[in-house]
Amino acid sequence: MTAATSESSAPRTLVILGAGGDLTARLLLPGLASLLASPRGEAVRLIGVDRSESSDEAWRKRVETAFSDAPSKLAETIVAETTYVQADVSDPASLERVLAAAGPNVALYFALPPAITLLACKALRKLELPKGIMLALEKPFGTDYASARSLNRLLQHLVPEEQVFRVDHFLGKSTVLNLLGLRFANRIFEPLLSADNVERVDIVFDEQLALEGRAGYYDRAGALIDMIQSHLLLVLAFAAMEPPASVDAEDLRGGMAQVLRATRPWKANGTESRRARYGAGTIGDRELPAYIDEQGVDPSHHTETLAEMTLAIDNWRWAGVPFVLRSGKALADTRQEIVFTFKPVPHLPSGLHGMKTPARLRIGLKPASLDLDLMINGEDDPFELDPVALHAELQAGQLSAYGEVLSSILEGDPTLSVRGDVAEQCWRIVAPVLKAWRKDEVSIDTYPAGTAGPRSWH
Ligand SMILES: O=P(O)(O)OC[C@H]1O[C@@H](O)[C@H](O)[C@@H](O)[C@@H]1O
Repeated sequence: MTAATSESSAPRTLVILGAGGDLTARLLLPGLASLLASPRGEAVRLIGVDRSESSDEAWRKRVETAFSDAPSKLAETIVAETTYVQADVSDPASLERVLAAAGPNVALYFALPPAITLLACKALRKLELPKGIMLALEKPFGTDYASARSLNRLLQHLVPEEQVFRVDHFLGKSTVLNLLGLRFANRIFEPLLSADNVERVDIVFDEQLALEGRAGYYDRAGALIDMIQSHLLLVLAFAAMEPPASVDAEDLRGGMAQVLRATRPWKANGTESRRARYGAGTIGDRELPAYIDEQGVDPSHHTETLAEMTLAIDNWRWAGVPFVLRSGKALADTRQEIVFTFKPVPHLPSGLHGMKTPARLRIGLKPASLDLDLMINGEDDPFELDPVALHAELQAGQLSAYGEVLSSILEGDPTLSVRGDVAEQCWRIVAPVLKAWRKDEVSIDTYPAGTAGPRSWH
């Protein structure tokens, strides 16, 4: 990847707005620690910003704790030097103080709820921003197509597109990035991945995790927005895009945008979709209450915890092939994979019998794995077919997904950032489904936590 030239050779200053929040402690700081401890780690300055009163000392302690799993010399330096600024990020004067403390070559990371991020961006419009400043925004990027568009317009007034980093940590997952190497560096798969040979594609992200105290956010988002609108559509883009000329920011993101522009719900009215919500149940030794009884949940929101939608891609390569995207919480198993299911052979020689399962290429997102499910001649009766799986366990990337994302932000390289038009396309694609669900045109099923989903779905 090519790094955009930074405006100064001084180390980048990473300013985390929302330093006291959960995201900072759980994902950003550990991600930064994993980057610093890796051979790709470079000196960086860190400033924590939040509205509550605190001290450099208390902030350093937080950073030190979050860094403890991946110690390094660089991490030690950051802990010793990092500072805390108390500021209301919706106030231009406060943000001006923050920028003055940061100096040149700064990346502002908005680890904030979307409404506050919007206020902070509006406040930034009133200021002269340092040249080359990177703005990193967490998902959800807007709340629908229209709000994503207006947020994009606001950002255009602040900095050029290549300095906006719309974070989707799935683009930092080594297993998602593996799709590029697998598809475009091996002649044996790519010619097969098209409507001529593929019957359907499934992108599944089932979790055992439940609400985990995130009602404030999740109860308004639900599984469709939380996972499909953001993460899984980007995975679809990598799985279905045309081979790009290069994997630089322009070509890769252009390829993603092109395939997403051709993507739509299988039925225009969004009813080729399913939704469900977990009831009380048990996962391992955890007893879970029904979703609607979880703390902070408002049953009148009708939030789904399991969502599935079928998509069509209107282009030469994929016309007529259903892409089924599904994600859910509190399920029996963690199943996270992309599955290409191949069509039957045009003619099975008579005398060969026992064809049970179609050929499948399965790419595991977690754990990282690769499987090719095939039928071959059996051991006992050589004319009786038996299923066989070629299985490879892959090395997970050295960096966590957040480490990868932070590395790109600090290098000023937007390749792994969701481009503005791509974020808008993702909202456009799910809009008919959201509308159908709001109008109750698709009923909401239930499943006991710890099961494989509603019985009627199997
Ligand atoms: O498995 P990972 O990398 O934590 O990603 C899944 C998570 O991604 C987050 O973006 C979602 O908000 C969570 O609900 C989900 O659990």
